[in-house]
Amino acid sequence: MVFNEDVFKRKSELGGSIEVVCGSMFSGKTEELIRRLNRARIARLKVEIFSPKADTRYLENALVSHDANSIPSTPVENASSILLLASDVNVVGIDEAQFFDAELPDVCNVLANKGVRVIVAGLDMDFKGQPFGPMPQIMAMADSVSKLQAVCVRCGNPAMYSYRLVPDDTRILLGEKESYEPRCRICYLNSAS
Ligand SMILES: Nc1ncnc2c1ncn2[C@@H]1O[C@H](COP(=O)(O)OP(=O)(O)O)[C@@H](O)[C@H]1O
Ligand SMILES: Cc1cn([C@H]2C[C@H](O)[C@@H](COP(=O)(O)O)O2)c(=O)[nH]c1=O
Ligand SMILES: [Zn+2]
Repeated sequence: MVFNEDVFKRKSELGGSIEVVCGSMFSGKTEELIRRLNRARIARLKVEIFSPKADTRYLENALVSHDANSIPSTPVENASSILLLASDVNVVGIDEAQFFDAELPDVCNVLANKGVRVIVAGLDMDFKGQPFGPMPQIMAMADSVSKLQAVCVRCGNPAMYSYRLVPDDTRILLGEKESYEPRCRICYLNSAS
């Protein structure tokens, strides 16, 4: 049985971990990711930030929140590129993780096992309310999961769904307020209104 205090001591000395920040659109995932990464920079840690090349809504070389907060980032084609580009860093940030391929959970685990603090932000559910891309696996393997909520635009209650306003059934459809609104469970289910 290796479940003893020594295991925790060794873990904290190594420092590696996976943190997930998930939730609906507009729930503050990118802001929270930027906040954590800025604090790591203030602590003089070496930080690298990645986003999927597929997400072309804003600047190519920056994460930008809906409130226009931003931080420089590197767009990558696939999850394995992160391993190549994140050598010799203390902290890795990954935004829009739902768009990455199925390698991302392993990539996060390899980095965390090497002592890297990995902070992953992404949509936990798509517009149909189904688990999105590699997010469920990463959440299962994470040390911590923060599920954020937006404000339901219909009733003001906490919102965990991203309701799609446009008649398009494809899973990946980039967009913002013209295409999506955050809704609570009741308003999401009453989607005919
Ligand atoms: N309905 C809403 N609920 C909460 N925040 C909203 C809403 N509409 C706009 N916002 C703005 O969006 C910001 C969060 O943006 P962002 O961090 O980019 O979210 P996410 O990455 O989760 O989509 C909030 O601080 C707020 O100013
Ligand atoms: C629900 C849902 C969203 N998307 C897209 C829409 C946006 O471009 C991003 C989410 O960005 P945010 O930082 O979380 O606001 O994902 C999608 O392609 N499919 C969906 O089902
Ligand atoms: Zn509501």
